[in-house]
Amino acid sequence: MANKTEAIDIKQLTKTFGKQIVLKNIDLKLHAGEILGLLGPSGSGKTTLIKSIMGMTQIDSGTLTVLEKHMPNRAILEKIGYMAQSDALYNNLTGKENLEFFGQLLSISHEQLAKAIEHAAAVVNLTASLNKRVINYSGGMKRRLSLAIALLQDPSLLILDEPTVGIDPELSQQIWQELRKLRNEDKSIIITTHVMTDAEKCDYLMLIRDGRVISKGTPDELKHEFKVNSLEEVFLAAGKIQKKGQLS
Ligand SMILES: Nc1ncnc2c1ncn2[C@@H]1O[C@H](COP(=O)(O)OP(=O)(O)OP(=O)(O)O)[C@@H](O)[C@H]1O
Repeated sequence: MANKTEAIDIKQLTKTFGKQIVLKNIDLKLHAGEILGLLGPSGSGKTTLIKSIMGMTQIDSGTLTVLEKHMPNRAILEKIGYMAQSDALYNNLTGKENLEFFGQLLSISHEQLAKAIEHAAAVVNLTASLNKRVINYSGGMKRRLSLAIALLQDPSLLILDEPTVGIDPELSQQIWQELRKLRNEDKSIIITTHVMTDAEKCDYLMLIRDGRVISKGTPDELKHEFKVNSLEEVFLAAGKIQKKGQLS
């Protein structure tokens, strides 16, 4: 692991909104070829952490590098595929037109884009619906189209904010197959999720609550640490520990 590119290196990151400390003293390292799952209840700071990583929000203190560069950095941003929690799609355009629109913002040729669109659409199983207008897509289809957009630029770092919401188990399996393939190509992936079956498939997990890291490790390490058999129990146990004030 030691010689692999550092996709993300965060030290003692703190972020506030007004008087509210939203992230406190976060340390995080992610290498090439690793999938990190970010777990935490609603409002714990996951999206803010992702926005910090992308340079979309300014941090108050600490250091943060992405692909070994300080953010914000436009060139690095092009190497990050981002799928937001809510779909930012043009409803009156077709799926293909959406892919073309977002693809044109990238520094790739017309031919490369056409190939990338074909590949990304196939990965998320949308090839047959590409010429339909997005307004006629189901919620799951919109999520899949958002994922296809995130895959377009062949990202070194892929950030997926709750990617499996509205996605059926079969497609979720296909998506995971693709994520594993990307990991084997040394891409790094961060996913935020409330779905424990997704968490189980990550290489590492980071649990956050109220902006603080409660625990980090592989799914098995966390189960061992909390002496439980499932990640659901880890999640619940971690919440209880903090409520009792056993963590500072
Ligand atoms: N732009 C903002 N201005 C002020 N407060 C904010 C802003 N963005 C987020 N917050 C606050 O920061 C905290 C963390 O929010 P964040 O969206 O990062 O949580 P989350 O873990 O992603 O939640 P969810 O799982 O519901 O998406 C919340 O208390 C939220 O109200």
